[in-house]
Amino acid sequence: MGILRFLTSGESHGRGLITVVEGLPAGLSVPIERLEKELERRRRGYGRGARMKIEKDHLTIWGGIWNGKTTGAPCGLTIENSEWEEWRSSMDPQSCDPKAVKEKSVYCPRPGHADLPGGLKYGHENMRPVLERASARATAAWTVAGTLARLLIESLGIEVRSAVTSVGGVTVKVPSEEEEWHVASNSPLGCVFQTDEERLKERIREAMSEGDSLGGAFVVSVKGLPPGVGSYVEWDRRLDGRIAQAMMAIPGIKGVEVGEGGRLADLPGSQVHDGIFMDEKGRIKRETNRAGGIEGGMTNGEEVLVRAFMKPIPTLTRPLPSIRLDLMEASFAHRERSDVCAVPAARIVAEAMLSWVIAEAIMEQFGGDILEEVQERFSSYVSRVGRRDDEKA
Ligand SMILES: Cc1cc2nc3c(=O)[nH]c(=O)nc-3n(C[C@H](O)[C@H](O)[C@H](O)COP(=O)(O)O)c2cc1C
Ligand SMILES: C=C(O[C@@H]1CC(C(=O)O)=C[C@@H](OP(=O)(O)O)[C@H]1O)C(=O)O
Repeated sequence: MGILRFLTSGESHGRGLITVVEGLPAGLSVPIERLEKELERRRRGYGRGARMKIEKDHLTIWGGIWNGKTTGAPCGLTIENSEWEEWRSSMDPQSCDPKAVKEKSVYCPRPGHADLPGGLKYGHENMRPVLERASARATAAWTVAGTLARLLIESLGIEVRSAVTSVGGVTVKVPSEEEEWHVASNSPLGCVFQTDEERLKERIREAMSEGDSLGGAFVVSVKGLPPGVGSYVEWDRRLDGRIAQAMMAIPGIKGVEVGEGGRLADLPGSQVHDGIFMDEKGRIKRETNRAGGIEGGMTNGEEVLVRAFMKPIPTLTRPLPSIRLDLMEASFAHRERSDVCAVPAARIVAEAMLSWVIAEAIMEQFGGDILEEVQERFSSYVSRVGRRDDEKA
């Protein structure tokens, strides 16, 4: 268990979501507009369903932040679900209307979602309570926690960004220049070029018209980390392992790679490992960054590059075969309002989760109760081991 921790509560169509973050140092500026901006980025993206047009993600801070800064106490925040009044009769925590519960019941599990294993595990023949909590709605609460972590690491000069690399088999160019990353970060689909956006939109429209759904892939980058964040000394302190866990936790993510990842398996070592040399000023440099900024469970000072692969959305408007659990007879999977593709949204959740893991590792290594203490310890470490970005300045 790290020094930083967060828990969330809430259902997709309940009153709302709760996030509690504990372990942030006192004195960190938390502009609520920044949290709202990240929630807005997560809502966007072509292929999202009707819910995201209705949802406002109304955010309230309940504790731990005073006059725009953290106090050291746990930060408690809520996000109201905009449609609560419409769902109240079937989702009230104390007393629901039986007719409304029946109308919203789910008896035919969707292949690919949590419905069937969750229903069997918790004994829900009507799987409504399973999908309410298994829903990626919870990732709005994760985004709040991850954005608080991001504010902390940004105060240390660390930047996180992401870009979509494919949707439904259509691949797009990965940013190489600073300016390209900027464009991708601000684009609703996560692409650098408008033409690529149009190609992705076309692919999503095609899937939509066929009653189908799509997955895809994205890359997340972290810049500004010195070498040696994370550790090789125990299995659970290895940074790549912790990153993979956080990425895989995002609903629908089925694979994670660091750097060139799986492609390295087919090449000889001479074409894989990033040569070490000294520049004219005697500074340690790497020729390439195939390792994606991590060696031996630690950052190596290069840009951290993580790729994640998302399976297609399980709810299809042309549903797959399933069974009716209450009658035990053949049927088709439950259909309800759904996204067709959520890859551009998932990459924003991934930015937040990657920020979380980096902040956790940093707090373990340089932690303190006051932001200035953390900053001092971090910068004294950076002055010992160096940081690529500082060397460039
Ligand atoms: C941002 C986001 C939005 C999603 N929207 C939907 C959706 O509208 N409908 C759906 O069936 N699945 C949606 N999913 C995917 C499911 O939540 C996911 O496939 C399911 O939880 C099972 O995934 P797992 O097997 O990886 O746990 C979404 C995922 C993310 C990250
Ligand atoms: C609510 C969000 O995503 C939801 C994730 C989701 C799922 O099954 O994972 C199903 C859909 O929920 P609904 O049935 O209410 O439209 C998505 O909209 C969100 O991202 O905020």
